[in-house]
Amino acid sequence: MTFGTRYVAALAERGRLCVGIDPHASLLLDWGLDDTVAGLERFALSVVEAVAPYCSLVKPQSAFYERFGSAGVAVLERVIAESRDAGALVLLDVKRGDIGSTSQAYADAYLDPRSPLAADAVTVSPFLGFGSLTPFVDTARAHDAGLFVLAATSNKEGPEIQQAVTTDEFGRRTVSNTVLDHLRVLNDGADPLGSFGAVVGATIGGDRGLELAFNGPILAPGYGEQGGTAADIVRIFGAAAPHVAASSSRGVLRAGPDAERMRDAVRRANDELAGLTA
Ligand SMILES: O=c1ccn([C@@H]2O[C@H](COP(=O)(O)O)[C@@H](O)[C@H]2O)c(=O)[nH]1
Repeated sequence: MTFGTRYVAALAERGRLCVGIDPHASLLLDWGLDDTVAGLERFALSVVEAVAPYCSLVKPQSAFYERFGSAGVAVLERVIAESRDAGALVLLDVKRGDIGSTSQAYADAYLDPRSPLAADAVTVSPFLGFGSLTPFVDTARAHDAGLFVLAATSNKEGPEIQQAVTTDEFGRRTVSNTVLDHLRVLNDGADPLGSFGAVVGATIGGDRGLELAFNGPILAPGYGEQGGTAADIVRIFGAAAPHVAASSSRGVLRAGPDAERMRDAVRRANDELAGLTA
């Protein structure tokens, strides 16, 4: 079954919140844990046990595991495997992108089921040119996996690059809309939804003129801690709102280490996000 089909089913069954599993050093300390591999493991696997059976997607942020070297990456492998066993889709947030031949190695690492780091989907950066992502696209297709391509990120620095105007095969477009155009082509004809998604922050302001009818999933990070709200999701995404998974990491993790409090945070967010339309 394609990633797009699994995504639609997961959101319908378990709600529209994607829980970020980001073991910040400050959160480990707040939870009474040491900033060590043992603390990382306890934190991350407690989050998986508390929320992965109840939410549609989890999004571990690779950086927080990589900072502990190979032992941290081993914890990330367990987070991926145990979250999938609990029925959540795993979106690995690594924001990779390089020349094509190196992109192939990244794609094999994160999307080929023979890899211990294989996830359902991965975040990628198109800023070496969308064509440099072709190995990710082909590998995702081969393994029914998905991609989320950075289009309009949640941070305030994004517009200087993403709102730049470029002339390409689609005409005169912002960089964000060039990315969305490529996604529309990749997702053409897919039903109920294609597997090639976009990252569009739940915090972006103003009218960016984003063309969001690209028939793919949308990840909206910035919901919660960064200030994005359900009203922002309606404002930013309009008719595309039903395809949005809003992502929150610290907003859920601060409710820990109590498992029931974390699950409550997930329930409340899912209730708030249910049925959002323009
Ligand atoms: O545009 C983007 C893309 C990715 N992120 C990532 O999402 C989480 C946000 O964490 P919060 O604690 O909910 O703020 C983090 O892993 C970022 O790297 C993003 O924020 N914006």
